[in-house]
Amino acid sequence: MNTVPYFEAALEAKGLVKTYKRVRAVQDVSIVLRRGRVTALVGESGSGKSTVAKLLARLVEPTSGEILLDGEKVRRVREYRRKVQMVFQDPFASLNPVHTIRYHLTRPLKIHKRTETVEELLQRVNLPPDFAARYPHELSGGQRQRVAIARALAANPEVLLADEPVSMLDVSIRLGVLNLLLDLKERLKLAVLYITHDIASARYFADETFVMYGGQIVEGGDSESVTQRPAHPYTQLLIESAPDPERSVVALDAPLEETAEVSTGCQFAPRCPKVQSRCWSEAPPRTEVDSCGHWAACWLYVEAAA
Ligand SMILES: Nc1ncnc2c1ncn2[C@@H]1O[C@H](COP(=O)(O)OP(=O)(O)OP(=O)(O)O)[C@@H](O)[C@H]1O
Repeated sequence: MNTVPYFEAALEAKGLVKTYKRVRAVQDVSIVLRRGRVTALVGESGSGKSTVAKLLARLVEPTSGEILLDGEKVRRVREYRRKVQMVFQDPFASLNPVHTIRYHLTRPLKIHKRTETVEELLQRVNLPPDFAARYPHELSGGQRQRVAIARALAANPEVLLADEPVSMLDVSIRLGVLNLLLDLKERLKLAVLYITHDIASARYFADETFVMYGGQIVEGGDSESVTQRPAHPYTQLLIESAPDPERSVVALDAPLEETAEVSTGCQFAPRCPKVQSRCWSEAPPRTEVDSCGHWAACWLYVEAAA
């Protein structure tokens, strides 16, 4: 019997900062991933989503801040890497063309001393057992992404970091892969981070949604509230432009790099239709916008909450 409480925190990041020379890719990001929950991190290109995933995967070291796995600081990186697995955007680049699917899945099973068979792993991601003998070029994009997910599962992880896992797949098969991730979340009680630029998919797929802009998380809460009653002016713009994913909110104005220089205050101030004078100088605190834990980092709500 699985005794893991349903929403137990698996991975917790506190005040993560990552600076590359002059670019502050991630500024003060705090996020909790819970077992049996999907958490979406939504934002446009350059907002810092992938850097957060790489920090959480410990592929890059934070400039400051800390990461706790099962409530503890990371001591043994090897054990951490087993428990926290990543699925990347490009299923064509993530598999080696000269090796069979069996080879790709046998290696992690051996490394992590698992008794599961390759066929059982394939079954978990709804692929037939005879796929083990195939080569990556014989598989569709969706099938390759399922193999990539099976490879992550081979480590028996607690956390799955999925960076735009369906954005390179044909629209018609995206839902199937997202439903597979939902099924794994339920059955294996995985904590899933779902990184996407598509806020509409977050409503369907994620329990909680966090919205990122300019390296900061500007809004968070349960997905239904965040997507149906967005509070932050940036989230509101993101949702207005959502029916047309090609239409970027930030592209309407200047490129992101120009506004990444707002050293204090709200990163969104240069583009915000509701900007106030203090937005330029003081970073807005996280403020609850309803009684269910939905919050926004925006001065509009600070007085209302006081
Ligand atoms: N290795 C690096 N060196 C220098 N700058 C970097 C590096 N990695 C990321 N950045 C910068 O950090 C910022 C955030 O990048 P990141 O890739 O995390 O954004 P993103 O939201 O995931 O975008 P995308 O969806 O395009 O991947 C960008 O301005 C990017 O140019």
